[in-house]
Amino acid sequence: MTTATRLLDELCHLTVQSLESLEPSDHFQVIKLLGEGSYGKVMLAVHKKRGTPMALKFFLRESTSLLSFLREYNLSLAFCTHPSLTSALGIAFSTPSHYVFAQQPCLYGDLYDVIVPEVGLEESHVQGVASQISGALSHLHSLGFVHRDVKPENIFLCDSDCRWVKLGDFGMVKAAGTRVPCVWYSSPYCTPEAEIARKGEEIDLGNSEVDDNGNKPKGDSGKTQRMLVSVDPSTDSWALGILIYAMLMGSLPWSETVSDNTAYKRYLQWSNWEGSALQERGSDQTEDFHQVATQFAAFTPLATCLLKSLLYPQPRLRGRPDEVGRYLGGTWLLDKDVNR
Ligand SMILES: Nc1ncnc2c1ncn2[C@@H]1O[C@H](COP(=O)(O)OP(=O)(O)OP(=O)(O)O)[C@@H](O)[C@H]1O
Repeated sequence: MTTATRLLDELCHLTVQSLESLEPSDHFQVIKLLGEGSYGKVMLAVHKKRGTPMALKFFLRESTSLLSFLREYNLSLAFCTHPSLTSALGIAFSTPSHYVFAQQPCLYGDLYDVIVPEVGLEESHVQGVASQISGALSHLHSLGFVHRDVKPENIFLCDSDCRWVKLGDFGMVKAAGTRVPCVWYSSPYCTPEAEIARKGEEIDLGNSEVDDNGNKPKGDSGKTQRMLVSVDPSTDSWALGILIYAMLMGSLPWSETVSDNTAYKRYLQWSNWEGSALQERGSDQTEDFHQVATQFAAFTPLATCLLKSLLYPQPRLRGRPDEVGRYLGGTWLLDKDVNR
């Protein structure tokens, strides 16, 4: 346990003593809905006395444990001091139906909405976002935390031109080394090691009603007890690599990070990791190892090197977010039209 994770626990114990019950309309004027998540909704509001704009995050009490609410609030308040992390504003309270805390508002939506399908974002914006999000992740990692949910939907825009972004949604954040149930869904943002753990765990073993935070599991029936895996910062490196790919191309390099996915297999073969990586996955495919992975053909050697580092199949050899800085400034995309 790092000093930061011990402090986070202590802050949760302290906050629980002072969490007031409030009627939001007595103190805040709600302006509009900013977004909805699986645990509740986020409203743009103004503090009635001070006029301060804020994002009020409402967590449904019936599906959110007090502990997971307090962790997300205190993490955002005390540790998200990097300019590209959404900070809390020191206001937390409960209502009969919700736990609520206030965050700095980001008023221009999220990155998912501005990545044009099959086109992506302008390269200078991609490098700007990559730089900011790698800084935000390095900050969290230096404190011993792992975000575990880096994706365009969780990157909020602070201007209309995508020049200043903030990583948000700290509901999945955990201390490095914590044992947590493996993911229950498949996505390119999931690491190969997470997919292996998930696939190995498709047998119904019993009945788990809550996850390690005390929340009801999102997106599954709650009937499957999932394999425990150790939280590692390399998870965020992988997701950052997929994010950079998505911003450059407006698409994803593969649909699932599993060796029976043709696009992912082609990537493994091209990258010369086929021996160890395919062996790890129990594949006996050996043909055509060195054919260039077509989904990477649009990148310069600089971008290819960055993506191969962040998307290294073995977690212990994967690049770190703070290495992204070395790749900034040079060109990342060859002429798109020539390469598609
Ligand atoms: N600080 C903020 N400023 C502006 N909008 C925000 C802010 N925080 C969240 N939102 C909006 O609310 C939506 C839901 O928020 P968030 O992702 O934190 O909720 P969640 O329940 O954790 O979501 P998920 O379903 O990913 O678990 C976001 O997609 C975003 O549109």
